[in-house]
Amino acid sequence: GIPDPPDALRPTDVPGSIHPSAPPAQSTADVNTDPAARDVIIVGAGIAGLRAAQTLQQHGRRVLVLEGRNRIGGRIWTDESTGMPLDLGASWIHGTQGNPIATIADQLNATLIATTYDDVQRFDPTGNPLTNNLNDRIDALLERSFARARAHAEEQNSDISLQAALEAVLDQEPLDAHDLRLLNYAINTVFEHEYAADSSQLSMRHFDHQKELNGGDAIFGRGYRVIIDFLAHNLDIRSGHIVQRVAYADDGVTVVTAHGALRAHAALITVPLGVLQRGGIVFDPPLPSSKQRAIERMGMGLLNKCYLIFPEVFWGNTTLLGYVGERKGEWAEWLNLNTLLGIPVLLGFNAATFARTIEAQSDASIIQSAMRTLRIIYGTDIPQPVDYRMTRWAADPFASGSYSFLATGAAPNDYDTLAQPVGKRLFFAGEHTHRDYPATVHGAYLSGERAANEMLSTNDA
Ligand SMILES: Cc1cc2nc3c(=O)[nH]c(=O)nc-3n(C[C@H](O)[C@H](O)[C@H](O)COP(=O)(O)OP(=O)(O)OC[C@H]3O[C@@H](n4cnc5c(N)ncnc54)[C@H](O)[C@@H]3O)c2cc1C
Repeated sequence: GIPDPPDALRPTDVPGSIHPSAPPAQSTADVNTDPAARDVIIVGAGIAGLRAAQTLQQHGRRVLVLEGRNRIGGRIWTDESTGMPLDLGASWIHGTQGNPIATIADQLNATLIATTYDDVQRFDPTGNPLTNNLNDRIDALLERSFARARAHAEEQNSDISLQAALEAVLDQEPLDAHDLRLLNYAINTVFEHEYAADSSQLSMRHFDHQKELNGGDAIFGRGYRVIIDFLAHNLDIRSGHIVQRVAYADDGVTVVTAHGALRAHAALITVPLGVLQRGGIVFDPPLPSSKQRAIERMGMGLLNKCYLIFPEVFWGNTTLLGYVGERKGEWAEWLNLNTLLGIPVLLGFNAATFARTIEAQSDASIIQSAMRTLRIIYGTDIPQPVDYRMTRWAADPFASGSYSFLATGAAPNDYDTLAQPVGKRLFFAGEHTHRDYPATVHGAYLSGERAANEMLSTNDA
């Protein structure tokens, strides 16, 4: 028999089950004669899985999507329980030009709000706004140190981390404590937040290899979930179905959940890299060692969000607030949702090690820590938040992190290895399988489309 999943693997985040679980499916019959058998079982109802399912269904394939959580969307998750659409996963369309997500948003008449990262006000450790000179100095320090670090890394025989390269450069040309703090702030907000990893983890050779779309970035006025709802329309999705095991052979696949085993011609695995890394699904036979090694080499980063909802707005109008504090990465970046959405909400971001440390604490102490920073900037008489929403993406067993990055020693080729089908029946998609646009919604979406086309071009699936 199949043992019950441990408690940690039970679905936890439950803002309403969108697609209630169907009755247990028992079929283990032959895939060719069993009328209940599907052409394709897709594991994961994130954007990659949903786009693949939609594409396959449009081509007449019988598709079943199995989702472990009691909600769909994966790392796209709009929480509306406060009455405001708060995106706990992805917020931005990164580059609206030629972006399939922007195309769907346009079709749906969804409100998009353009954002710019230049509109930022920064504060020093005592809460004073930085002068223009100091703001310029941050940019200059970053530009110079980064260019020299890159040059240094290129002279090495093997890959080193961004931090190791920076330290080598700073050894030759030391900065005083003040400049070092400015540089650390820039490294944190420019690189560590974007790649969700410490500079000591990022591959200096490759970490920023990905391509970027033009057209500027935008967020959704009513939340990212419009995209998910559109893609999920008319699909057969079973939520609360945690896939434990996938057996594959030349004649089909068997996908096992606590509800039973299901047969299909082929399976598409879209679970996050973090889930693959911790062996969240057992593959039978085990995945080829080339794929296993790529899974291990690649990094799974962490970016957490903390929404603080206030009774009134006590901050200014700039889109972003920066805190250039003494401790690198500590509540260094805030998004002003009053300016963007007209709601009295500040969104704090934390990445990598600081995010991991914070994640382990109670909600109350996380809020206390955030408020300490805001009080330094805005004074001790600012109001307490009336409500909040915060994420713990590392502890979430259906994500085990936020998104993939190229760790020291990994290379862009690893994305291709993760994308490769295994045999004729087992396929892979997800943000971590898109070489050009990893760690994004559009990359995940395009990876689902690619996997669906791979399946359609083999006669069996
Ligand atoms: C905090 C945060 C901020 C982000 N910001 C942005 C942004 O602004 N712009 C942007 O473009 N991207 C952003 N991203 C990245 C983007 O959200 C992801 O790249 C994208 O949503 C990934 O989609 P996916 O389908 O590959 O994976 P997922 O959405 O994670 O889908 C995988 C699905 O598999 C399910 N699953 C896992 N294990 C099992 C199992 N054993 N059985 C069954 N189902 C299982 C999961 O529950 C999930 O629904 C952000 C991500 C995070 C976490």
